[in-house]
Amino acid sequence: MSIGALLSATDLGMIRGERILFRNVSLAAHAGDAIVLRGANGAGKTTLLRILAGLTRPETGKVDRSAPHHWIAHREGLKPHETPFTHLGLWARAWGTSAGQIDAVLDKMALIRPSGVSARHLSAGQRRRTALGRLLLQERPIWLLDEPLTALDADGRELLLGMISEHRMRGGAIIAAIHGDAGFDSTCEVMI
Ligand SMILES: Nc1ncnc2c1ncn2[C@@H]1O[C@H](COP(=O)(O)OP(=O)(O)OP(=O)(O)O)[C@@H](O)[C@H]1O
Repeated sequence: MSIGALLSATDLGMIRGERILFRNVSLAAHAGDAIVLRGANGAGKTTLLRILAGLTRPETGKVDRSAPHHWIAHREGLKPHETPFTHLGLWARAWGTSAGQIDAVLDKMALIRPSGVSARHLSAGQRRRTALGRLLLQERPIWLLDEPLTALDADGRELLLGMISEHRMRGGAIIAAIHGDAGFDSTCEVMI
């Protein structure tokens, strides 16, 4: 474990099918850090993030986390019948977040108007905003984000970049897979 790191990964390697996706990947995220994962489609960024989140076991290496994390996948994880209100409400109950906080998050994410619309009828950006709202339901120092800017309009992008900036200033860290312009200063970029 890298000294003082919120998350550190050492010598990670992964095989999918008959292909070595990556090997000898090491990184450490400290308070205030933003690590950007880069690589072509299919290179293994999502797989690496899932390993960092503890959802997938690596072939080699290990991950140490010294603080709780949020995981926001590329697919938002909303069931077709879920609404922004019920989705965030479910997570709020699971995490012991006060019910009042749900409205505050819906407001912040500009989701008050569609708060009762089922996911199958939400726009892609509204689904993304709903998933990102989970970040605000409970303070967790490590944010693992898979292409978080996808589907966001200009306001949504500004909103998320502001959330990331505030999170880093509070001593949090993010590790994000991003195609194109990240929109924030990264501490380092890891090519997969
Ligand atoms: N559970 C799995 N079983 C078999 N192969 C998998 C599995 N998960 C991912 N893969 C394969 O591993 C490779 C890397 O996938 P991954 O989703 O990590 O790439 P990525 O870098 O995130 O791509 P993109 O930029 O397109 O999102 C792909 O070829 C994918 O098909």
